[in-house]
Amino acid sequence: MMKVSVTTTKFDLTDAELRQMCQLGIDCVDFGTGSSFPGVKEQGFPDLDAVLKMKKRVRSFGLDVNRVTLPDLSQRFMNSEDGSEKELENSVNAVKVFGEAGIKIVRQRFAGDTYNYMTKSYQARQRGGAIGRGESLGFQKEPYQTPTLEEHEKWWLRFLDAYAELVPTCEDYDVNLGMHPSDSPNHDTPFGGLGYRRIMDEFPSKNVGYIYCVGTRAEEGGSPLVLNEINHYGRKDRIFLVHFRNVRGSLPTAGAFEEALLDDGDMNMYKILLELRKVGYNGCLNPDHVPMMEGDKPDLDGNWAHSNIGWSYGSVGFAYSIGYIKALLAALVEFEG
Ligand SMILES: O=C(O)C(=O)C[C@H](O)[C@H](O)CO
Repeated sequence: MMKVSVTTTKFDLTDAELRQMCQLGIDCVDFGTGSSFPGVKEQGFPDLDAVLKMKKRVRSFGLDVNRVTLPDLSQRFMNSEDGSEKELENSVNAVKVFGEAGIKIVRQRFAGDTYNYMTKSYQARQRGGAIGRGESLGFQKEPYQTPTLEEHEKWWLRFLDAYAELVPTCEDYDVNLGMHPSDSPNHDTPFGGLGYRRIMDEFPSKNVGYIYCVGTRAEEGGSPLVLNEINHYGRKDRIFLVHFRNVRGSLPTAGAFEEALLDDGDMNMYKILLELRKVGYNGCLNPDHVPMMEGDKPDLDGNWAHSNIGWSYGSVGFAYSIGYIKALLAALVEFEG
């Protein structure tokens, strides 16, 4: 059975926050920020005792820990600068810690996997004045340069170096390594349509797969692409987590996209759910990047301007999305009979 998770960008969740998650019917928590774990700043990787304590606490509220994030691999690492191998060592140690804590999904971030300068960010005003993140190719007038093929290949080799260490450790510790697509999926981004699929070619391990973000992939190709990719990755059992969100437009069709509420974008989210069911997906559905509604105190991040990224206490938009997904899941059970 599919479940509902939400992303938090911080480690220390208050009792009130965990209670509200439980009240909303959330099943699991996804920890989206690698540097938020105790131990990362001090020793470079998370402290096992702190992770175990946190997991116990989360479980005491009827929730579970679904996905966590490894310490970031910085531009220094991608440039192979002196001393930067330590960063990869820290990530490998982090996999071991999370594996020992019984956490099953980890995600490694790589500096330079998005080219956010290619689009102009704007506040998309939607129904009743709700605000979604908008990104436009046409309104971006600032000159920029994207990497050359040679630079891209150098970057990719560094990604391979990192995965070559991380994958066997994940296999040993029975942990799945999920990649999120480049958001936005601009041309030539490492984890746009082509690079995203290439990960599986390079690392055929069953422990290597995807944090499949329906919204990000729709930004590249709308419903048809999303349905095809879910079918492809899902049949191969490589979807570990789904970011379940809607968008309007796409970069190739409209030259722009806007994040939207689940019932208010181009995709019929029930069709997406049916495709996930068809391929036997039984992980979490996580509604991140929910448009900002009246009264919301959004969780903002400069890399994705105007996007309400993670769950926050009292967020109307998130409560709406969670209820919407739970209703879709109830309808799915009826549909199955
Ligand atoms: O959840 C992840 O791993 C992401 O990379 C998501 C990003 O933080 C961000 O929300 C972009 O979609």
